[in-house]
Amino acid sequence: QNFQIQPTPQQYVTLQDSLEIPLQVSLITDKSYENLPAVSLVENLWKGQIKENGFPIYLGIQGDKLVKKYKKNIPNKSEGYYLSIEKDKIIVAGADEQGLFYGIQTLAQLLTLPKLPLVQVTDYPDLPYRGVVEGFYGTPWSQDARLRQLEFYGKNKLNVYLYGPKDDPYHSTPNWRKPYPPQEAAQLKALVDKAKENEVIFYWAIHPGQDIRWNTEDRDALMKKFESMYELGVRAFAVFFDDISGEGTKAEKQAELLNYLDDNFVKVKGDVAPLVMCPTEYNKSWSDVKGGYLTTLGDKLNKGIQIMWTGDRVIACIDKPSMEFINPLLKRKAYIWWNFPVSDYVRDHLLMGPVYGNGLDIKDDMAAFVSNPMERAEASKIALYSIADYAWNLESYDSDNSWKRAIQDLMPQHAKYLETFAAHNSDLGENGHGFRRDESVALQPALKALQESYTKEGKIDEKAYLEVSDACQQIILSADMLMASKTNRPLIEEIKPWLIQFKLVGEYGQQVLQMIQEQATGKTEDFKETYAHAQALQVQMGEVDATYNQNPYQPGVKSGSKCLMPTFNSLFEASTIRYNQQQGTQLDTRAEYQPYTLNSDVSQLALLPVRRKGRTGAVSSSNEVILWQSNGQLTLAMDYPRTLGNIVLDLGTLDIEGKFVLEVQTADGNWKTLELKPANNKTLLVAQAGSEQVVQFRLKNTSGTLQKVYFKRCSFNEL
Ligand SMILES: CCCC(=O)N[C@H]1/C(=N/OC(=O)Nc2ccccc2)O[C@H](CO)[C@@H](O)[C@@H]1O
Repeated sequence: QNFQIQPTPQQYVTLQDSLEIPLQVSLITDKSYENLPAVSLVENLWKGQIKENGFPIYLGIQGDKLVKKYKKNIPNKSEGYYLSIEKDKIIVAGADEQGLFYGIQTLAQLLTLPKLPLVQVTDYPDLPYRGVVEGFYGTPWSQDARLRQLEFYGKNKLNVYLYGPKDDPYHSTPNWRKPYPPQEAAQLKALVDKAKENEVIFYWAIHPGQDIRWNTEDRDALMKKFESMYELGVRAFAVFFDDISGEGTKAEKQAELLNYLDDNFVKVKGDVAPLVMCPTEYNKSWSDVKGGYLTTLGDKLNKGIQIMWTGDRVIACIDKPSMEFINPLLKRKAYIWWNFPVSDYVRDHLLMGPVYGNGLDIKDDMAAFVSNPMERAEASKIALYSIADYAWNLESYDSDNSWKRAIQDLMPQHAKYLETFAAHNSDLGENGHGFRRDESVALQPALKALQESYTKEGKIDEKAYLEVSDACQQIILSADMLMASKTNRPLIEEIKPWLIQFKLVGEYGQQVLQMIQEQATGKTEDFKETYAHAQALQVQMGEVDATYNQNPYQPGVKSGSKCLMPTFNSLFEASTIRYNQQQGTQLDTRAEYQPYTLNSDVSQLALLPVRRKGRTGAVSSSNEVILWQSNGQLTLAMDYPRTLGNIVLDLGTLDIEGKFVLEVQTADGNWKTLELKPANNKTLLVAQAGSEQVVQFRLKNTSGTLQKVYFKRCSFNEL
């Protein structure tokens, strides 16, 4: 793996020579810099070996006498630096203090080599703000995870961390008006300090929109909360108005409030970063340009205030057309909030694959590029590493090369095993946003060849067979080695359920390969046992899926779900069908069992996956407000008539009467209406499906008008 500086520098010249790493160095720098993060970083690199007559390292910032000689070499760009490693000295000259810090981060990377190469690095970031917004639904990151993240951002030249976890009660409703209790306050202070050490701007975000009132009382409450955060050391603030309804969504009011904060807090303090706001219309598919929300913000918001944007959809890659749409409306460059690798809408999947799909030609169109990650902090680092690489130097970004380096960086000792795992755990599966990723890319041709040759002609493509067989070995080996890894335990603890599942996928693949081999060569006795072994592994995979990571949204553990499992299941079914034909047996041919099928003409529901857990079926819930057109319907069809117990619905409202009708079609073809009764003090409704077997049931908007409802729950159980 040839060495590369991360992120890829703008300019890197090597003078085909190197020098022994100096054991003792002397720092020649301006006295006033002694408390800079840059200087502490150098001191950490040469712990205790900083002596008067050591190898000289010059540290300076543009304008210092010390680096006057290098004035022309230092890029005139914020956070830029010039690093020169020479036979008799090292120079690190920053355009500013951040640049100086980054020059030393680059030096730190070069120090991991056996010898120091003589280089001249002239470097700076394409984008002024690059980083992470902790803005997902689900368990907020732990204090330790956040401290590790901030260190990681320093190393990878990410300079922004926006604190905005949806489930922190002091960030959002109901307690956004209250100051943090002492314990939480102390933890936030520790994060602010750690961020400073790593030249990361710590943005504290508030999410008041759900219950904010447009009056001086709430405005002052916001000012007061900002003041209390300022006392904790916070010097950057954001206001999120996403995912709300009602009064809080008015653009004029939002603009008025933010301008007030800008004029009376940010400008008054003088040492606070530009305000960032997250609009209610934050993606194109939801925006109503004629409605004027975006243009009102664009016209009315003070120019210095940044406005976030997720692109053409909530989950979307960012390209030139996306930016050409939004920037004119906002009258400024949009501040990109990229919803990847966030997985709070596909919680049973890990997104460990390469970062790809964003334009390489838009460095001048974005004010920022920040990533909304997974609630699994360590696992998110594969994507975050590449996002750092992309945002620093767009034109040179190479997604596959970056992905391999990210894995090498995360687990140097087990990079090969982690790469195997990550390659097969990258797609999201079906989801309401329709956002998908590649998976098992290198193995796809062999999987396809094996499946086609066998399912169509019952023949085995030997070359493909061997390749898939080797891959299964690698999968089992990788899962075992990673589970037993002594390094990066926080990562292993996060992904352990998926490692357990991944091993089973490899073992299942081995048995299925044996099944097609035995069927094709007529080894009937062996087939029966191999078939039973494959089924035993299916049961174990089902157990893992029903045991770990249980949550009310997408419970369970999916691994290899895009290519490996569909191929193995299809080969399981095909070989069992062929075996039954050959032997006149009736072995059950069903592999991954999916007895329920959803159909809907309501576009926001049409793509929602249906899950089966034990004897309960459920449609994946959605965070969105559903625009359910008149006569729109949602249908759940059974693969064969089944006796259902309760059908449970939650549309976020109780007054369904005269608006929606729930009907079941019984085996004789007749439809009958079921009565929906409130089940608790919330908005849950229950209907008894009755004793007759049901072929399908449907929920229809019979109100004659469009209904705006939530789609919190649609589940049913079999008796
Ligand atoms: C500027 C981006 C704001 C954003 O993406 N908000 C949430 C977000 N919002 O997406 C929605 O579809 N939100 C929503 C829309 C209508 C009603 C309720 C929720 O999606 C992400 C992925 O699920 C979440 O992690 C985010 O917290």
